[in-house]
Amino acid sequence: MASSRVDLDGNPIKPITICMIGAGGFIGSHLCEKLMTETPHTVLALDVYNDKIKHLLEPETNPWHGRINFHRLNIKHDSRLEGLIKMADLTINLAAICTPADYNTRPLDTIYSNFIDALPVVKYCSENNKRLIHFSTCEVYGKTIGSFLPKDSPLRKDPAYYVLKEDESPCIFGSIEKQRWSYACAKQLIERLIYAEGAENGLEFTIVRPFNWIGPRMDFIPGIDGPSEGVPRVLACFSNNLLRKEPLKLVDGGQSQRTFVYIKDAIEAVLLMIENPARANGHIFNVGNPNNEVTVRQLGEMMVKVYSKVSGDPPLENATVDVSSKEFYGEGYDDSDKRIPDMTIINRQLGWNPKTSLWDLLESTLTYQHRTYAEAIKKVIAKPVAS
Ligand SMILES: NC(=O)c1ccc[n+]([C@@H]2O[C@H](COP(=O)([O-])OP(=O)(O)OC[C@H]3O[C@@H](n4cnc5c(N)ncnc54)[C@H](O)[C@@H]3O)[C@@H](O)[C@H]2O)c1
Ligand SMILES: O=C(O)[C@H]1O[C@H](OP(=O)(O)OP(=O)(O)OC[C@H]2O[C@@H](n3ccc(=O)[nH]c3=O)[C@H](O)[C@@H]2O)[C@H](O)[C@@H](O)[C@@H]1O
Repeated sequence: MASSRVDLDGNPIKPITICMIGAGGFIGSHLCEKLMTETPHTVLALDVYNDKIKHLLEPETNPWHGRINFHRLNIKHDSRLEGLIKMADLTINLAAICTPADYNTRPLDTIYSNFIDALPVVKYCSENNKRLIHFSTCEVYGKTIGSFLPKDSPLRKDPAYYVLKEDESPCIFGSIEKQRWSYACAKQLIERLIYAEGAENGLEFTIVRPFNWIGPRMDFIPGIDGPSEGVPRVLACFSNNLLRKEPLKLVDGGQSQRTFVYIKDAIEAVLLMIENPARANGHIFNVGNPNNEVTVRQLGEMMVKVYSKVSGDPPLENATVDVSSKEFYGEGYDDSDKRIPDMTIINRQLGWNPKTSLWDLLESTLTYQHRTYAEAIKKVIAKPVAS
């Protein structure tokens, strides 16, 4: 890789070693791809699974062979973790249970995964003076202030009541029995612990708050490369419905709003954080695309149109159906009403802006889904149900 690459201040970029925890996941797999194909850096890829990065680990003829080493380990209880963090210049922690269907049904696992299990990672980085980039979530903002105003209040249109800003916005969650918020609250507390390690012990940290990053290899298709009864995040849920020619299920009518950013745009932001430590250390960054806001219903309707174009199949007559959150997720579900990221800090520090429109990112993602799963789904549907 050309060693003439320079950072945002014109300084040459030196090759580093990165300990990436959760490297086998959706974001991790795209980040490993970027690091292998466009940079000279070395990755120690830690995860329980490696299906999504197998193409990077084999064959040995890969030009980057030797720069990525997979270590199969569960950070909950593995004595190798500290040694791997000490071997690296930078640790990136992506490990988490991060599918909402788990938050209210597996709250203990969710809290342990997003807070308790991250504690040794922060401790080892701080004690060994290693830089940490930790993945939190936009969900730490919870609900907008505007969502508590009367439905017809004009203030709901005032950005001060809904734009989410890292250094100003509060974290607003539902009540304790709304166990959906176990995840966001665990993420909030690990953010506060990291921030305190920075303030008290000088830990060099960057916290990332992704706003619905989507793209190929996100989660799984139930009954194909994940459990049949599994409930992944919305992109995979809707993809599964489209692949199976079923109506898309709109939870509580799909009125919640989201902004979606293409994984490839988001990975550019992460690479800027990795290679510009002076501009990234000590900061919390929103990474999202405020121009891509839709309700979940609008997302579904757009995905139906895009998939029809990609697959050549006409859309269903009744392409969507409303379901209650109780029926879909069970007791204790609650939701974020709206997620618009303020982009001031990431613009100022890293000069990053997302590029890809929602239609375009859905076109490339659903092309991947159709190419990857359509045949397998046909076989499953054709197979007579076991009597
Ligand atoms: N994808 C998004 O849009 C999004 C949005 C907000 C926050 N995040 C955060 O980004 C991070 C990565 O998300 P993702 O979408 O890639 O999720 P993912 O589930 O695809 O990846 C997480 C990976 O971590 C691994 N992991 C979990 N627990 C582990 C453990 N104890 N030991 C070793 N490995 C473990 C899993 O095997 C998985 O490969 C998570 O912390 C998530 O909370 C993601
Ligand atoms: O991706 C993110 O930025 C963060 O938000 C996600 O939370 P959420 O956006 O609620 O996750 P989804 O499961 O993708 O649900 C999005 C919306 O679609 C709705 N939905 C989901 C699935 C479905 O089949 N139908 C449906 O209407 C959900 O109720 C929710 O309103 C997850 O918590 C994490 O990935 C991450 O922290």
